Amino acid sequence: MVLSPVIGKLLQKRVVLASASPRRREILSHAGLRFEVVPSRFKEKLDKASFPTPYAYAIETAKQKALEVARRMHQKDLRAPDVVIGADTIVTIGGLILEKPVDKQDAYRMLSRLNGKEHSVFTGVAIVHCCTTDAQLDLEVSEFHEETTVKFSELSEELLWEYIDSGEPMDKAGGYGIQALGGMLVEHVRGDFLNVVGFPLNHFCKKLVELYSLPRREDLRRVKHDSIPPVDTFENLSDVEGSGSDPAQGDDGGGHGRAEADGDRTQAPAGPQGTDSHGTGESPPPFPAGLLELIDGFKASKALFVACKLNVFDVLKVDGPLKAVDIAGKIDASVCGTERLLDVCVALGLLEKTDRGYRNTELADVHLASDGEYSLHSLAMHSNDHFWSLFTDLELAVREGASAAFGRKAEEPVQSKHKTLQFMRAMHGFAMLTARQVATAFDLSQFTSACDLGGCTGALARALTQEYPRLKVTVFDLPEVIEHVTCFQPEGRRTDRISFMPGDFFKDDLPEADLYILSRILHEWPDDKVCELLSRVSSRCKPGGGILVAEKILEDKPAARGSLPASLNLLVRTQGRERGLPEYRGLLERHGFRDVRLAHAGDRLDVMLGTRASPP
Ligand SMILES: O=c1[nH]cc([C@@H]2O[C@H](COP(=O)(O)OP(=O)(O)OP(=O)(O)O)[C@@H](O)[C@H]2O)c(=O)[nH]1
Repeated sequence: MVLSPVIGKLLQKRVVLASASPRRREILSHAGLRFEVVPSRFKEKLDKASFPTPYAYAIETAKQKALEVARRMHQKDLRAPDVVIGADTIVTIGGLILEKPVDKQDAYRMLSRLNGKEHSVFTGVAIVHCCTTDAQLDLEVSEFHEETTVKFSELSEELLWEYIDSGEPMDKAGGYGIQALGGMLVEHVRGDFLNVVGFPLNHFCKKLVELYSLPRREDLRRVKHDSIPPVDTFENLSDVEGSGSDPAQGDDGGGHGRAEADGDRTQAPAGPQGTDSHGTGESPPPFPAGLLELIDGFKASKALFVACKLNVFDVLKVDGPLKAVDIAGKIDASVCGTERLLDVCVALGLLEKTDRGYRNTELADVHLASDGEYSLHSLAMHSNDHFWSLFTDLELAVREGASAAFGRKAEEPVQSKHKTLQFMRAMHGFAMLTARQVATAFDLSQFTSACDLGGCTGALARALTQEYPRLKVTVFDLPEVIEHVTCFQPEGRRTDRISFMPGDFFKDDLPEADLYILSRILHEWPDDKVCELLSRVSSRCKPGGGILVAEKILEDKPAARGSLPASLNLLVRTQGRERGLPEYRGLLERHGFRDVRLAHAGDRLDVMLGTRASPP
C-alpha cells in the first residue's frame, strides 16, 4: 500500500465526513484527506437485539449515518457529494454493547464494568458513493469493521470518579478516551489504536485500495433511494484518472500548469514497484493537502470575518434562503463580490446553496449570527478589527520577543464604549461555550462563596450557580466592564446568588470568598505580575479555601491544533504567555496552595484546583 495513491484517489472527489466526532476529523485530516464535515442527524437507536453480532450493529449505524447525510445534501442541493463516510464506534463486554454515556452515573456503570477486564472496541465504517443522474440519487455502499481488544487495569473507585469528573467520558464510546486521560486506565491494547479512538485508518486505506483498484462486487450492497444502491454505476468510481479539478493547482493555477498536471494524470500511475509515469523509479511525495490548507488559511479566516462584518449570517437567519442579488442589496455590496464571498462561505461549510438561494448552515445560525446565546460573531469581529492587524507584526514579535514587541505595539487600552462592548461580547461568546465544562471539571460543592476575578460578563458565574445550588459568586472586574454587564444577563434567568463588584485586582481589596477563580487571566501577564496577583489572592484566601485556575496548559506533546495560535496571540498582544503544568503548579505552590490537581475542560481549556495551606 503506497500512501499517496491511496488517499490521492479521493482528492479529486468531493468527500464528506458524516460525523461530529472531532477525533475522526483529526485522524482523516492528518492522513491528508480533504473533506467537508456534515454531522449526521441519524438517531442511533437501532434495535441492538436484531443484529447477529455487535459489529453488524456498528456497521448498520455507520451506514445509516452516512446515508442520511447523502440524502439530505442531495435534497437540499439536488447534488450530493461524491463520497460520504460514516462511522460508529462501540465497546462490547460480556455480550453488552456500550455506547456514549448519557450522564456521569452511566459513565460510572460503564467504567466499573470495564474495570480490570478485557473488552472489544468495534468501529463500523460505511463509504457511500453517490451518483446523481437526472436528479435521481444512486447510492453504493461499501462497508467494513475493525476490532481492537483493550484491557483495563484494576482501578479504584476514587480514580474512576476523578476520571468521570474530568468530563472526558461523556462523548466517548464506553465512557473513556484512550487518546487522552483515559489512556491511563489502559494496561494493553491489541490491534489498531486509532480504531479505539474512532476511526480504523489502516483498514480504511486498504479498503480504498481495494475499491479503487479492483472493485470487488461482493463487497458492495445495492442501495435504492432508501436502501440499496445499484452496482452498475460502480465503474464510475474506479478512478480512471479524469474528471474533477486538480486540487494541487488551487485557484491560482493557470491554464499552462493545469494542462501539465492533466498530462501527468493521464499517464499510468505509480505501479506496485513504485515506478512512476516518468520511469524515474520514484513515486511523487504524498499530496500535501493539509499544508496547502494552512497556506490558504488566512483567506478563509478573512472571508469569514468579512461575511460577519457585512451581516450575511444575520440577513440569512431572518430572511434566508436568498439569491445573491437580494443578499447584495441587503448588505449594500456588489452582486459579483457578494456572490464570490457566498460561494467561499459554502465551501467553508458556513452556508448552503439551494435552488432557492443561499441559506445558513446550522453552525452559522447558532454561532455566526450576532444574536444567539452561543454566538461567536463578536469574537470574529474582535479578531478582524484587532488581532488581524496585530498579527501582521508577528515577525517583529518573534524576532524581538514579547516584551520588545509589546512596547512597540501594545494592546490599546480599551477606550470607547463600542470597543469595551465588542471585547466583552467576544469574551462572552467563548465563555458561554466553555463555562459549563470549567464549572464541572471538579466537584466544587464544598464551597459556598466564590470570587471570579476578571469574570467579565458573569458567564462562568452563571454556570457555577446553575451547577452548585448553595454557591454565591462575586464577579470582580474593572469598573468600565462592570458598567455594561447588565446587557449580558439573560432575562428570566437572573439570580441574586451572583453579584458584580467593580475593582482592579492589582490594586483594590479582593472580596471575601472560599474559592478564588482566575479563568483565562494568568496567561495575560508576565511572571512578576502573576506572582503579584497570586500573592494578593493567597493573602485573602483562608486556609482550606480554594483557587481554581482555567488556562490552556502547554504540553510536551504536540499541542492540539486549536490551542496553537493562542501563544502567538499573546506574543503579539501582551507580555503574557502560556505555561505548562509544572510551571503553574510551581507558581501556585510558591504562593501557599497545595494539592494542585488538573482536569481537562474540553479541547480549549484545562482547569487546576489547589487548596490554601495553613501558613507555617
Ligand atoms: O478511546 C476512545 N473511544 C471512543 C472515542 C469517541 O467516541 C465516539 C463514539 O461515538 P460515535 O461512534 O457514536 O460517534 P459520535 O462522536 O457520536 O459522532 P458521529 O457524528 O460520527 O455519530 C467517537 O467520537 C470517538 O471518537 C474516543 O474519542 N476515544
